[in-house]
Amino acid sequence: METIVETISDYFTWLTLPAFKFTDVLEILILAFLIYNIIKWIKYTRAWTLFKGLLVLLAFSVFSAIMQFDVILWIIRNTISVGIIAFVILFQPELRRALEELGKRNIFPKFISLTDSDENDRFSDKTIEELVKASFELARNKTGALIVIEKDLSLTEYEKSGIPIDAVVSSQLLINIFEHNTPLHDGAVIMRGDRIVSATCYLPLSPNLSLSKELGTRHRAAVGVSEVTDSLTIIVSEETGKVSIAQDGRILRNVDGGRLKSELVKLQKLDAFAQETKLKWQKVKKHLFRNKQDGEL
Ligand SMILES: Nc1ncnc2c1ncn2[C@@H]1O[C@H](COP(=O)(O)OP(=O)(O)OP(=O)(O)O)[C@@H](O)[C@H]1O
Repeated sequence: METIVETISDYFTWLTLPAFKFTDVLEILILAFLIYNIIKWIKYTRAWTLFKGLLVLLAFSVFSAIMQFDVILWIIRNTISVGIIAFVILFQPELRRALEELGKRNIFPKFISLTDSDENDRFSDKTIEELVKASFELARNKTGALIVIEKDLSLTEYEKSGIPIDAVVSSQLLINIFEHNTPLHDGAVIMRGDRIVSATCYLPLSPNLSLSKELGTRHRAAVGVSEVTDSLTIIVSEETGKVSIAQDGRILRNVDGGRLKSELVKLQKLDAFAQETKLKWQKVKKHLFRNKQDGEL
């Protein structure tokens, strides 16, 4: 009997989980985040085709190992290092862009602001109204437009490529900016909060091969900036007079006023996590400020 109990308890000891530390959880989260972002990056670049090719090669290697094709396995083993160098050379532009994006990310999100504003919105309802009004007015006249709205990731890099404006947004101003044959009509307008910060900005073109061939550079630029930032871009087509939205590397074509408004309302609200963090941050600031004042007395 004792031996049976011993055997069972031995079995369960073997089954017990190894000690699980907080750093392990953190490591798993970091790895999950990295793998998710790498797959997301691969999906929207030329690397997707290569990735599929690599999967085929991997399946073939496993098959060769099972069948013990020694010569084929030897060739695969000896070409892996050359393959890695070839990958770096072939995908140098994509890798460079990915690293640039990594370096550009804000350490502190926008909602951890240094102001004491209690508002939980990125911009006002009036701004939404003005944006919808301007977009459909421009669409009616078939005037091409590109309006990028900043979220948490900074658009400063793109803003710098244009002409500074720094004006409160209004439909009249937007319509005027995109008017044909005027100095500011080419390129994109960048918006931060309730203000237009810059016009004639140059945006990165999307390398996504699965985008419809009907879409020209205006639409491709809108998708491009949405792949590398969390912004939302409104596109008005000069050719068709249709309004589209680009966000998270995707384009939503031919939206109506209601849809555009609902997407802008979604963007307007800071999410629950951001609101909570902002609230906590304000409490910390108040506490620090009180301590400082107490120290001065
Ligand atoms: N990289 C870019 N960044 C910002 N704006 C751009 C960029 N590329 C093109 N544009 C804008 O798009 C205009 C050209 O649009 P084009 O006709 O090539 O694209 P489209 O997607 O077919 O748009 P549309 O439907 O309005 O014709 C340019 O005059 C410029 O204003």
